[in-house]
Amino acid sequence: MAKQYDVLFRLLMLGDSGVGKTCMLRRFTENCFDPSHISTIGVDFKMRTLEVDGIKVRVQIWDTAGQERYQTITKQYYRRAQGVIFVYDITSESSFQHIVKWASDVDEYAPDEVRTILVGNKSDEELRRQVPKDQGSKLAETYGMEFFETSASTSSKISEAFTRVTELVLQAHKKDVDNLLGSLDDYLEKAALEEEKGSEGSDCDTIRKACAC
Ligand SMILES: Nc1nc2c(ncn2[C@@H]2O[C@H](COP(=O)(O)OP(=O)(O)OP(=O)(O)O)[C@@H](O)[C@H]2O)c(=O)[nH]1
Repeated sequence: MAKQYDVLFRLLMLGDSGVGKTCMLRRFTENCFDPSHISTIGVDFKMRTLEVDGIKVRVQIWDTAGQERYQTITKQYYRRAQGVIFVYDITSESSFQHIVKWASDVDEYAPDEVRTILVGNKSDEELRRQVPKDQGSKLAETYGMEFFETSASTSSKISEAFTRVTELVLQAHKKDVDNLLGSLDDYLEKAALEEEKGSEGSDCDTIRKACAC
């Protein structure tokens, strides 16, 4: 049976309540958009497999609740994240200002090698914009992150943002992945040899049986 994926990475989405984390995730994994806002309770996740540099990467994307009261629960997920997507809403100045707080939490609780990107969501809402695009890219630059403006509603740049963070995580873990794929190839080669030996064995058995009679 063909391998369904080569590696599995965990990504975490962080940002204030209502910035559109769930909608972005649903757009990316199910290509749908629901305009209603049902606040995430604690955490939820969805999966998708991407092919990056010929490697099948399965991403498990954790969608966290932005509401303060769930922070104790959501912080428990930081430790196992390999990539983080910080999200603010371009129509909400406060959600942008809070990115500093989300980033300091990641500093404190996530592994040092975690890869991060910054996303300003709701780019379709130009008339209601409160955060100029260059402010977003400046903040991203300060943190050494790449920056995207997305819209879960129109689908603009959604795939690019998720794919890019996956690529960054893959680059960060390239050595481990190469070793893993190397040993997987060795394993498959050995298994194929064993299978060949196995079929030789059954021929021998047939001959032996033939000799016995
Ligand atoms: N115009 C527009 N609205 C959006 C977009 N993305 C999300 N929304 C709306 O914003 C609201 C909140 O979206 P959610 O995805 O539920 O927000 P969230 O960040 O997951 O919120 P919590 O689960 O409470 O943390 C919903 O009413 C969405 O329809 C977008 O790209 N454009």
